[in-house]
Amino acid sequence: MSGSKQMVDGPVLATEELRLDVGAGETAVRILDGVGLSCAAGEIVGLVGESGSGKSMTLRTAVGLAPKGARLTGSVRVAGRELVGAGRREVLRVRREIAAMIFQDPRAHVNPYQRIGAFVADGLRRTRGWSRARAAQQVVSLLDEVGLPDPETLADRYPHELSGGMLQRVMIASALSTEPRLLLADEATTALDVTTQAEIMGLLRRLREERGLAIVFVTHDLDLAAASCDRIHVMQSGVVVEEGPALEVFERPEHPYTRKLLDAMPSRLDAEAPMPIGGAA
Ligand SMILES: Nc1ncnc2c1ncn2[C@@H]1O[C@H](COP(=O)(O)OP(=O)(O)OP(=O)(O)O)[C@@H](O)[C@H]1O
Repeated sequence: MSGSKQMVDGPVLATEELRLDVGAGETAVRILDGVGLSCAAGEIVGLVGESGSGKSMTLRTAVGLAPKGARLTGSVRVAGRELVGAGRREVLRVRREIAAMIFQDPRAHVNPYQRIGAFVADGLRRTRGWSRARAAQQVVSLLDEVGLPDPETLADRYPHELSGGMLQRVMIASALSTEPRLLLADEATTALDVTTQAEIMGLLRRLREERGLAIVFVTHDLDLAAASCDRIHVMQSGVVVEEGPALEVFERPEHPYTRKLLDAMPSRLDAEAPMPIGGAA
């Protein structure tokens, strides 16, 4: 990790009383209604809640990607820098130096005609002004770091030649190219099969360990969040209604909404189903 970045005490991401409104007059809608969330270096924080509860919008707001014309109040601090009310230059600096984001569908974020190596090199060339040759070397090291086999050959391939899991690793390599301290993962494993999902989670856990990354992980999958996250924030209608260590929240949920979400988990429903005759002991 680069030693040149100013380290700050406290969480890498902290939002307080974050409110976000879109539209005007009678069509005005409050999307975030006082979100309080934090994520420290070396921590994986899960953000769970039903569809439309504001999980993605919270992440997007943390990198200055709120919808155009949206009104934002409260506080979003990334590595100590306040983004609410910040100018474009400050927001771009945060995106270039501190925070990176990965998404559910990597194919929607690559150029199908650009080789993998050139795609990952883009960040390095743009943010550091590195030469093509120097960036290419670093790309191989990044592809290797995210567990892709034969990175030199892989750098010459096109996106359609890679599986979804491999492409998500490429996206992570690209996100790491600017040496971020905060990684925002929006449903980054949702489109993958269970085995690949577990492998990507294993990679994220290793990266938070080795790089001290702060990771906020948005997911619908409560089992995955319980197994992989240190802390959980539960969102409902633009508000974080419950927050705590993952196992505690899952074993002793306090908020009725969390209990409702947990009761609807397929794994819990299965647990209550009668055991078939001759089933596992
Ligand atoms: N660009 C936008 N302009 C206006 N409203 C938006 C915009 N994007 C999202 N919304 C609304 O904001 C609310 C929160 O959306 P958000 O995508 O953050 O939810 P989510 O919890 O991530 O849901 P999902 O799990 O389905 O992605 C939703 O009601 C959505 O319709």
